[in-house]
Amino acid sequence: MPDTADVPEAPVITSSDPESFPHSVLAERHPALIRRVRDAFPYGPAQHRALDALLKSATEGVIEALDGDAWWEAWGVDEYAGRTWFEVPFLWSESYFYRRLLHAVGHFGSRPWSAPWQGVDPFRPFKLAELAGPEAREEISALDRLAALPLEEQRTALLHGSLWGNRADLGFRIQKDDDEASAAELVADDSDALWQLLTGAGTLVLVADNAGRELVPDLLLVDHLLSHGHIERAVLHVKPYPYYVSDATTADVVDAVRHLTDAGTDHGRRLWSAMADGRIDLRAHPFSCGPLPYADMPDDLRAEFAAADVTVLKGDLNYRRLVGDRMWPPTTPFADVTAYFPGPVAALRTLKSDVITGLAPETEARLVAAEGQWRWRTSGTHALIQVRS
Ligand SMILES: O=P(O)(O)OC[C@@]1(O)O[C@H](CO)[C@@H](O)[C@@H]1O
Repeated sequence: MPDTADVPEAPVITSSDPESFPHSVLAERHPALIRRVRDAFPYGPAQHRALDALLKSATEGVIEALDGDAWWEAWGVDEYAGRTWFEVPFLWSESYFYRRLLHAVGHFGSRPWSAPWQGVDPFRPFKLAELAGPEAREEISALDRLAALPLEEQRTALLHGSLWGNRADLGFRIQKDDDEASAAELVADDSDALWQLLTGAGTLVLVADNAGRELVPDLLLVDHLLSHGHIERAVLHVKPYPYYVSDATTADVVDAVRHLTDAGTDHGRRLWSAMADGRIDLRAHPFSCGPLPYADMPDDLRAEFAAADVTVLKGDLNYRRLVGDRMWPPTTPFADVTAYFPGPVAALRTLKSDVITGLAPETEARLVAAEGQWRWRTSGTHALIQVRS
């Protein structure tokens, strides 16, 4: 089992409480996702049977070993085998669900001649529909208005575009009726500290989250930082395989850059050449699809983050992995729970799960008075920018 000895103590979140958000993800979101993936492709009988088996296992069954997967063996699958999905850490069981879903649809097929679905992204139709949608078109047409603003306003708008782009998470929207959450409030805002780190920096590591309407503003922010001399180079971490519905893979980066070039924007052309000359470098580390907190990251990934002037982690899942998926008292200092991280680190996240740290006592009190203990944590209507320099 991975070593988490350095992480301060707070209860690890599981899905065992039927009233909890994690329970609803396993009991409602995952079955709904299986239905949507099943309906999105003309899969054959073997895949339908595998999806039926996955649905049964995920809701009524137990964790099973993943034969021959060395990564998952290192990540604890044999230790958890035989336990229900609801009693192991929520972070772990969710990740395991995506690994099993991809296996069920043949994404990892081992023999090329019998593996026609190998490499097919089961979430691609949803991702493409989002990029083709009216909101994505409007966002492109807003770029001209953006260019007319003073530089400081441009960079703030781009930072907020990247931050709130995180609401465009397809997994989250499976459980929400309204496509766009309405209210929007920052519960912590360390953006001054972030701009200090991003001024005259050499390397920015950006750990991306979702494709489409989150990745496009992420890339626009990187383009701005490169074009205006804030940074010399960006290393963009994406997922090595489809994950958490809309998480960005290399194919999604290509689609996002093409989306910008096809629209005839200078941003698209600049991003394309920055990739060609190495100012934007892609990474797809296996640990990015791992079920563990970053405190357990392997040495090569640790070295990569240590070499950066600042690492920015996008989104809710990366936040859970950064601070540990635990029931922290909300005023626990962000600097304490990220002290292990090798180098300056920032989180840009809309709140879509129970985990929260780094709140001022008065902010927590106000949120609890208005919405109780839980709603504001998962509704996607609040966001944060937190920095540990
Ligand atoms: O990382 P993201 O895309 O911002 O959010 C991922 C998410 O939708 O999935 C998890 C629950 O399934 C939560 O962490 C969050 O709600």
